[in-house]
Amino acid sequence: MKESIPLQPILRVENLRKKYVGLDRPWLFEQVTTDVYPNDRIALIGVSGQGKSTLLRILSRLDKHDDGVLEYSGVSYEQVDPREWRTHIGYVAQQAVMIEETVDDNLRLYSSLHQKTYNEELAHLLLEKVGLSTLDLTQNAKSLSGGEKQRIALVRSLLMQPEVLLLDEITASLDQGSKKRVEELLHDWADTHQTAMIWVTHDLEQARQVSNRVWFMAQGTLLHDQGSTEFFKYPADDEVARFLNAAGEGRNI
Ligand SMILES: Nc1ncnc2c1ncn2[C@@H]1O[C@H](COP(=O)(O)OP(=O)(O)OP(=O)(O)O)[C@@H](O)[C@H]1O
Repeated sequence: MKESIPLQPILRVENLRKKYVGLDRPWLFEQVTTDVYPNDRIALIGVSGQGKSTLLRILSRLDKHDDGVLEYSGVSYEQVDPREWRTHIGYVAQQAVMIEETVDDNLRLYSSLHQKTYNEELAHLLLEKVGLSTLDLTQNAKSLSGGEKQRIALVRSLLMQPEVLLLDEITASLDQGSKKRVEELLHDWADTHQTAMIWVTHDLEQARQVSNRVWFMAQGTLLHDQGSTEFFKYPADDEVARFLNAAGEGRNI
C-alpha cells in the first residue's frame, strides 16, 4: 500500500508567549500552540483584550513574541527575513494603512517593495469584485472613505497571492453589500488558491459562515482549537457557552 505523505503546516506555533505590558498579569497570552494548513479557514474569536490582534501581528512579524516557536514551512522565523515572510503571510489591518500617494500607487506598493511584477489585470478584476471598479485610481488615497481604504488594502494584499491571509476585522467598516462581496471574494479565492485564512471577527454570524475551524482565545491562551460546526453546536465548556450567549448565539439559536 502507498504511504500518504503527511502535509506540512504552513505555519506552526508552539508555546508562544507574549508579555503583558502593565501590572494586571504577567502574560497577555501563553502556551499558544497550533498550526495552519493550506485552505484552513479559521475564525479567531474571543472577548476583547485577549490578544487576538496581537497574535495576528506576531504571525505577520509586525510584532514579536517573547518566547516560543514560530515557523513558516518548517523554518524558524529567525531564519527568514520579515519582508520575505510577508510575501507568504499577508496581513490586512483593522485600520487600513495607506501611503499619501494615489490609490494606484497604493495598489502597486507591495509589488514594488518586493520587486514583483504588478498584475494590473488581476488588480482590476479584484477591484470589480469588491465593488470599486469605478473608483478614480489617480486620486490621493487619503481622500478615500474608511471602507474604501479597507477594500484597497485587501486587494493590495491579495495581489501578493500569499499562502496565509491574516484578516483583522476587515469588514467592520463596510456596509452589508460590500461586506457580502468581500466574503464571497475571499471564499472563492480560498477555493481557487488554497489560501489559508485567519479572520479576527466579533461578528459570530460571519465567523460561522467563513470558517471551518475556530480558534477561541480566553483565560490568557488559545483555549480551544476545533471545527466550527462543533464549536458553535456543542460549547466545549462554560467559558464558550457564556461567550456565545453573550453574543446572542445560544445553543438553540
Ligand atoms: N505586549 C502587549 N501587546 C499588545 N497588547 C498588550 C500587551 N500587553 C498588554 N496589552 C493590552 O492587551 C490588549 C490586547 O489587545 P488586542 O487588540 O491584541 O486584543 P484583542 O483580543 O484583539 O481585542 P479586541 O477584540 O478588542 O480587538 C490591549 O488592551 C493592550 O493594551
